[in-house]
Amino acid sequence: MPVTASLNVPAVRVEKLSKRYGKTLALRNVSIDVAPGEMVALIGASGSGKSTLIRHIAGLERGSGDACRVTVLDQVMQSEGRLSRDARRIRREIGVIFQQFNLVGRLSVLTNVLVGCLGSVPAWRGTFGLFTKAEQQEAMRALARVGIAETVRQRSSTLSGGQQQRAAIARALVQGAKVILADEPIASLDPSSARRVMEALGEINRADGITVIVSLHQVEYARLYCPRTLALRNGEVAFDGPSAALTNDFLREIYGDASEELVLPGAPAEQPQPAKRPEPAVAKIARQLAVT
Ligand SMILES: Nc1ncnc2c1ncn2[C@@H]1O[C@H](COP(=O)(O)OP(=O)(O)OP(=O)(O)O)[C@@H](O)[C@H]1O
Repeated sequence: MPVTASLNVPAVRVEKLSKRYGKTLALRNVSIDVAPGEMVALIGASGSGKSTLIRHIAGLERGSGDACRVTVLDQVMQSEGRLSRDARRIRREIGVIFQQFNLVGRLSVLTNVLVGCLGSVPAWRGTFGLFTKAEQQEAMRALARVGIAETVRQRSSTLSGGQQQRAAIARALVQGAKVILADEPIASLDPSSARRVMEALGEINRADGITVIVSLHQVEYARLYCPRTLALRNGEVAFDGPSAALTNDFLREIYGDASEELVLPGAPAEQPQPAKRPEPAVAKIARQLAVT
């Protein structure tokens, strides 16, 4: 079901956000609006503040300074350096995907995806891992959507890096996330796994209207998958506009020598294809698990 939200209200609004770690000013007066249903790339050289910005939007850290405010889905996540009392509830609507360590390796893929339900099921059911057939079917549908239905019974530690990221996306789907924050989800993946992860993010963005903010090291992926790019430099927004406008020359202008870090010479040139809908695989696995 596509996310319905007023287009006038940003899905994510960051106002005058600064963050200081000791002597390092990691974010400097950052203000951005991301509309519902946008897929936005966050790029920048190492240390430019991408992860810090994502952690602040997710309410995992508090900004420095009196004027800052972060609003997610029209709810104040933090303001003036204080987290909202509702932060935990707001986080339930945000799926966060990190570069690594998204899954509990000793648990099955299905259980890891079902963890997405924990915010919406009674605590005792979550504690004992008692999920309903409907919840299990939803988890399997989510796994099928991201193209890894066949891994449902595997231990998560046996998945490849790209499969783990796609399982984390499936978990965000089951969670019912309206905003996904993905912090360098493809940083340690080979190009074809990276493409599959970006395609999975793109598919749920297009089909469900989920707002996606994805930090990326390489601008090629931003150009291929994200209509809009925010480029950070030394904690400041150096560019905010169409990804297509980010030519290599322009990147050099913004970042100087550091731009080489952002340009991947052998990156894919083709346009992303809409993900296939492997429904038959879901049906097969549902049958095997006898939950239909
Ligand atoms: N917890 C922390 N304590 C101290 N300094 C920090 C902390 N987190 C981030 N920083 C500093 O803040 C700056 C921005 O870091 P951040 O991780 O946000 O950059 P990034 O753009 O995500 O980098 P990368 O691409 O290498 O992950 C860096 O100088 C970093 O060293």
